[in-house]
Amino acid sequence: MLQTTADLPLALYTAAQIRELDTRLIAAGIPGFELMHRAGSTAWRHLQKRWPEAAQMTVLAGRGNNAGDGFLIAALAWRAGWQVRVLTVGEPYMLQSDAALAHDDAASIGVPIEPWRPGAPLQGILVDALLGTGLSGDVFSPYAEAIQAINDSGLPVLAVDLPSGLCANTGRVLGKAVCADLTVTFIGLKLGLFTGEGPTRAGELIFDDLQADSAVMGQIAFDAVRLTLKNLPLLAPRSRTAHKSQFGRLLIIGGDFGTGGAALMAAQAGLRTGAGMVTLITRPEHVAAALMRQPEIMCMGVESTFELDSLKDSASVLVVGPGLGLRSWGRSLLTLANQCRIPQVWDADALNLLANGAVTLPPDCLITPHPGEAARLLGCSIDDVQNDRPGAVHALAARYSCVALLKGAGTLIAAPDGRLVLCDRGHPAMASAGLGDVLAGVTGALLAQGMAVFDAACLGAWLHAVAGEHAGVQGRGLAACDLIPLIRQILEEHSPCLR
Ligand SMILES: NC(=O)C1=CN([C@@H]2O[C@H](COP(=O)(O)OP(=O)(O)OC[C@H]3O[C@@H](n4cnc5c(N)ncnc54)[C@H](OP(=O)(O)O)[C@@H]3O)[C@@H](O)[C@H]2O)[C@@H](O)CC1
Ligand SMILES: Nc1ncnc2c1ncn2[C@@H]1O[C@H](COP(=O)(O)OP(=O)(O)O)[C@@H](O)[C@H]1O
Ligand SMILES: [K+]
Repeated sequence: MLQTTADLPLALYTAAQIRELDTRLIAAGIPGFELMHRAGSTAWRHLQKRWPEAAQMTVLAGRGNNAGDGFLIAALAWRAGWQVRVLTVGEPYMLQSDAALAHDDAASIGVPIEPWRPGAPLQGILVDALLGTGLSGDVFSPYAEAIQAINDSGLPVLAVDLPSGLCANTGRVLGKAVCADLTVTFIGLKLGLFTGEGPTRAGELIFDDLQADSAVMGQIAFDAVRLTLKNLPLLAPRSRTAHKSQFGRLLIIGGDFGTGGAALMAAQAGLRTGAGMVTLITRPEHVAAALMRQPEIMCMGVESTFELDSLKDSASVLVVGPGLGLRSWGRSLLTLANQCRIPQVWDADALNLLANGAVTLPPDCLITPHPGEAARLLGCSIDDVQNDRPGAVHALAARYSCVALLKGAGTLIAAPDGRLVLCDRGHPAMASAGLGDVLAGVTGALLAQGMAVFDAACLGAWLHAVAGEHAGVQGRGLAACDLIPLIRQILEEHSPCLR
């Protein structure tokens, strides 16, 4: 898991953007070899900090500039008296420019450098300097075998810039990828370290900008931003004379037979996130239980949509989908939602019905699919979604002209205008049924309090994920409702009700 996120910058780049940054930094007067020295020095410093007792290392070097960093780390360790060996996976004679200079530096002081062969003994701390941002396509032989040997060794691994084999843009494993304990990444954060398999492959993540000139950094567009306290959209404090109608009437629609709890959890979450009024439209059979559990929620049991016409006109925000089901009851309620021209959150079965083509999405919507729902909406496989989560969330936002929030570790939020935000908070204990229903209710309540759709998606995802971290401390067995009081508390901490 990614362990160090607090002090990391916000911008997330693709490999191409990082290459462009490198080029511009060099053009601005920092020689490439100087950047490589800075990269090698910072990686060496963090390696010693992480493994203070170690005195032996094996560097696995490829044949690009990532290998150049590896040769310089080897030279630094050799000078410090470590037992060092470099195993080259590409032929050293293929090294070019800065990487060739780095090789010659290490060779000139006597660092043992020899070709890697299958079965070659690996010792000490392993430095993965095989592939960085220059990787393209699936890892080929013998790199794939060398990566496997690193992963099979059971030894501690430091990945230079990126775990080799990890796609810098998507976090996809390109055939094989190194599983590192520590990754020291340079110049700009790569989006792939935060999504897909990135967090599990990178281990602890350390960032060093290599003293890159901020003016040069500012010239390059980035792909996405991380959501942190620095850029989190917040609710304004309330005036002392506030009254409930200023904070919206949130209508939650869902809860067919067998899934009544889903809609109730969304309604409870909406109430506790500050919606002025919450009305739950559900099956008549669920009304008594809902009122017992949360009498503040106005609860209406409906058999058909006729009963709803007046209600839908008074609602300011609608959340539809939790436990809605795919039967005629759910379909007719969703058709009604589709006719309302108010901000809406579509989740769960509303998305499955949308994918079936049973309805269309009204304007000004937020959709909150998990990867399975996203795959249905895009007509592709779940693997396709997970292999390129940024691509999938952009495609959802574009295809449905809405704000799309793709759930799962490293939640992503995209708008049709191309904005992309990543929430790297959360906890694996959140892999439990009902968590999505709570998120839908939270985002609905933020919309009801006047937030723009994109902002409500960002704040909702962040509150939900941070609450998940708090509840996750107790380990497995997290129940979705456990999050609701925590969300209220975290919202108050960062967006106090009174100034
Ligand atoms: N000034 C700078 O630029 C700085 C750069 N820095 C460092 O440079 C790194 C980027 O260096 P880079 O661009 O040389 O690429 P890199 O990641 O070493 O890989 C290229 C090699 O990979 C190979 N290869 C490609 N695909 C493959 C596949 N599927 N399977 C197997 N092999 C494959 C490709 O093979 P070839 O095309 O030669 O056949 C080529 O040999 C960056 O991550 C950072 O560490 C820092 O020092 C800071 C300053
Ligand atoms: N490993 C994880 N790390 C972070 N967040 C997670 C993880 N697993 C699940 N979540 C979050 O939990 C929620 C699960 O939602 P969903 O799959 O829709 O559940 P349900 O449909 O049962 O309500 C999502 O917000 C998701 O991002
Ligand atoms: K690497």
